[in-house]
Amino acid sequence: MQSSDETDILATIGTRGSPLALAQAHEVRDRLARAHQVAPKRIAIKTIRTSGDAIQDRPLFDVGGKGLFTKEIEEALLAGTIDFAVHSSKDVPTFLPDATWLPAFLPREDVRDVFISPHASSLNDLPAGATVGTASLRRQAMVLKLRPDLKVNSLRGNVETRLRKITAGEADATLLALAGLNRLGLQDKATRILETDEFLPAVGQGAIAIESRRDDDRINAFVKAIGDPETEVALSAERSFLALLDGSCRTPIGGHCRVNGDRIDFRGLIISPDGTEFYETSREGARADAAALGADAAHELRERAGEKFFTLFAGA
Ligand SMILES: NCc1[nH]cc(CCC(=O)O)c1CC(=O)O
Repeated sequence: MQSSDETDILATIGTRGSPLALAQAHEVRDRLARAHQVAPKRIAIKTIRTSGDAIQDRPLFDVGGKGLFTKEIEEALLAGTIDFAVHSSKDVPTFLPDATWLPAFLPREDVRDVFISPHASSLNDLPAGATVGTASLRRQAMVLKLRPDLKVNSLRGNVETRLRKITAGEADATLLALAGLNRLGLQDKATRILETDEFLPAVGQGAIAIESRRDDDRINAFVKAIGDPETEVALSAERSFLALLDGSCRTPIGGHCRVNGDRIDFRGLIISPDGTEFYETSREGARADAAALGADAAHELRERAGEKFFTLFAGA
């Protein structure tokens, strides 16, 4: 993209203001600057406070509503005060407004969760009755599935806050995404990495998404230059899986698609919050069928779990 004035702002990114969100926005800016051979300062970064940032005193699944980390950023996008948004895919709701889409995903970071504790070297190592602090319903349910004798409580705040709370003893252990730690240079805080076959990550974990207005041809061409085709395929399978299961943002769901040339494999899971009831499935197929494969896996789980399983979470 050329401009006669070498100081013109070419585009304005909207992002949350947390250190992780800012690291992600800077990564997007740097990749765009390299791809288009422009100075990074010609891409502006505007931070926007979201409902998820404002509400700190209770678990967000109690607040209800979808996309609490993306809502205000999306509003700025629709109003035209930013040109595109940078999100953690994991935080992007299943359904977007008609006028926006996700035209590009960055090459995926590590998808795995990590176990962090000052007292124990692994989840297995924690004494009975120990507390794992995490606001994620999926992580709570998975912990209880693997260790029914542990307790879970909600631990909120950004990555640094949660690490501080663990050091201060608010819980004996926590779980975080390795991708976030890597982006913050905090990977040495991880006590142990949890492999995906025993601990399935959230849909979209580790993938940075760009959201823009569908009809903004200039911006869409600009951001697609840094889009990663493999991550897009994986996210297509994972998000179509989510779309057919996510009747309530309270249902703990895990899903992970890997891409290998023309082939993909997918694993998906739904689990009750107490970890006692779970349904898991896997699929292998052609890369071109990613969305259908994710949807098919979701249909199977819906059928096996029965509609009663989903009413466990409704309106509670
Ligand atoms: N909900 C917060 C959130 N959203 C995305 C990440 C990690 C980064 C990623 O998945 O790309 C995190 C923190 C965490 O789960 O540890």
